[in-house]
Amino acid sequence: MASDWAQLKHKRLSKAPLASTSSSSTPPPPTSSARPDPPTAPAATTPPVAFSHPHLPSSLEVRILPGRGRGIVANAAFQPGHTLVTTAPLVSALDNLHYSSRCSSCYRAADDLDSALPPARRKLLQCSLCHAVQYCTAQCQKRDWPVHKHECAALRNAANATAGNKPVPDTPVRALGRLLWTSEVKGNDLWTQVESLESHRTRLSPEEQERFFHLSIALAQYVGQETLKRACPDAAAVLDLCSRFAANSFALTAPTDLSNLGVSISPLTALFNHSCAPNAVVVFPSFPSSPTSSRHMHVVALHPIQPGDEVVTSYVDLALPRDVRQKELRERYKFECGCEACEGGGEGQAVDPREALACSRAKEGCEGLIRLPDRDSTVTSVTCPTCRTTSSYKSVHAALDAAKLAFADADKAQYKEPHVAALHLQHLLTSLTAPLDSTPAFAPSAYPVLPALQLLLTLQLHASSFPAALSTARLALKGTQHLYARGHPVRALVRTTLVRLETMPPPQDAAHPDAETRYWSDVRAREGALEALVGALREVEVAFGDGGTGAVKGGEMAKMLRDLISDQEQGIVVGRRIRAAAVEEQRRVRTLQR
Ligand SMILES: C[S@@+](CC[C@H](N)C(=O)[O-])C[C@H]1O[C@@H](n2cnc3c(N)ncnc32)[C@H](O)[C@@H]1O
Repeated sequence: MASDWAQLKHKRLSKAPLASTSSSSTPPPPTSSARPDPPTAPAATTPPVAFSHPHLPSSLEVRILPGRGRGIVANAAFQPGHTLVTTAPLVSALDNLHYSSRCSSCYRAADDLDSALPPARRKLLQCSLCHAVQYCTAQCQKRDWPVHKHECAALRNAANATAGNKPVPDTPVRALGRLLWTSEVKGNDLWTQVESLESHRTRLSPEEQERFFHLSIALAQYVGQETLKRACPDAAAVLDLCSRFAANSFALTAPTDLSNLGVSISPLTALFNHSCAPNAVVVFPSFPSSPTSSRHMHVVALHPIQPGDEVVTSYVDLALPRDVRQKELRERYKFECGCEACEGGGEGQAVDPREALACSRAKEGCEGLIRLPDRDSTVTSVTCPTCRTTSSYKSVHAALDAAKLAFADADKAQYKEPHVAALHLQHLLTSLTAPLDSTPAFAPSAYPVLPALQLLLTLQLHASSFPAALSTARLALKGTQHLYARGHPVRALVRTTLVRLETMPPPQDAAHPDAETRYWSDVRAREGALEALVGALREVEVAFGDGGTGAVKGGEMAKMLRDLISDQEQGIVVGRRIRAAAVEEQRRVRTLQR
């Protein structure tokens, strides 16, 4: 049972980071004759083509918004959990960590395949030509073939060119390759959609120009000059393509644990502008009734939305502090974020939970957050705005800087050295979440406390260290509750994980053969578990939406919770029977003794 949910990976709902395409990670540069023309002096940015999408429901409309380009505005009122848009991305590509362990058509891993099958049959089928990509069924392979047939040849060429040293090109190269081949297969309409995406070609920094230059070389080498030239006749058009990809691609995330699997491009979903306080979220939920649903992107309302409201999603990881979010938005998306989360935080306004200390009476239940004094502040005490308790304060910025570096190291080490990463994270968390000198500890929502808790939880689940995971999940839930709206997928996932850990039946153990019976006969505990599972289900139903049909809510994660709820309900019936039988037995013994 643990195997499916112990897959929780480091999660980000941000747009997909454009993987580094620096010369060290790209194939060796081709000969000069194979190079596309170098980027020339930038010409004017191609104006976006007017665009309306067949999957844009009439309850939403595209409007030109001052200072933001196009955006999506609601024509109707929506409640949290309403699926606003369901669409198949034009293309998706699994990233280099996942292409060899997931189906390239529906992105499921072997572990996700029909659990009714014996484990030996839960295997992916490898493409027998390129030996690079995998499929879960012959149907998935067939569906992908029109595009994969081109990709397959390119992957074989790429493997030959590097003598098998670099099995596949980097994710952006493969994703753009799929986009070019898909547009050849599907025709002009699709390329019109691509060209409608916003390009920032004339505003690229020298580093981006360099990065995109390497990307375009790798792309030309991968798909062939002719294919690239048919779509992008000159260097400016190639730069436009790279820039559009950077500003409009999304992280492809797993339906049950939100881990990043790769990248998706959807001109419809790319019409939503950004806010660090979003009223909607992009997810890839899988709906059990529809086997292909994991390939679809859904935009789900997180808050009540009124007619006339702009619908906004977040392009960045909301756990990041304001300066880091703003830098990413400025550098990659070329705008200054003026959302309420970026503009707020001044004196008299709500404390930013990412830059907050916990009240020193947190253990006694105070949930107050204290604004972290600035780096150059000379204050010697801080006061909790909730319970007014004052604590002494000594600057904690040095500890915070060290923790940020330690988190970055642990993040890098998580796949190759998970034990080392877990040790670093535990150390970091101890230093930040235990009171520092007499200064209050950091809040669980502070950066990097929350991402460290989430990553540690992932590693502990992978290692099946459930008791340790339980205490990590408790703190992580507190952090997510400060930071994310109720029903946000990240918060719903942490809550679900915690509830599953709390309600897990004891493992079978020869030394304690009656442990399971005791678990089920504790009716009061089962009733508590039932209530906790139902609470998590309600949140998941918002997070993953109603699938656009109104009939099913919450996708695969909700189904898993409903199954657990049903187990607990049956368990309560059985537990009551066990209890009644025990009472009856005691009565019988007493009668006999009389
Ligand atoms: C994915 S596109 C969103 C749709 C875009 N407005 C358009 O017209 O195609 C991302 C780009 O939209 C603009 N944008 C998104 N959110 C914005 C915001 N909050 N403020 C200003 N510009 C924004 C930026 O130019 C960004 O690079």
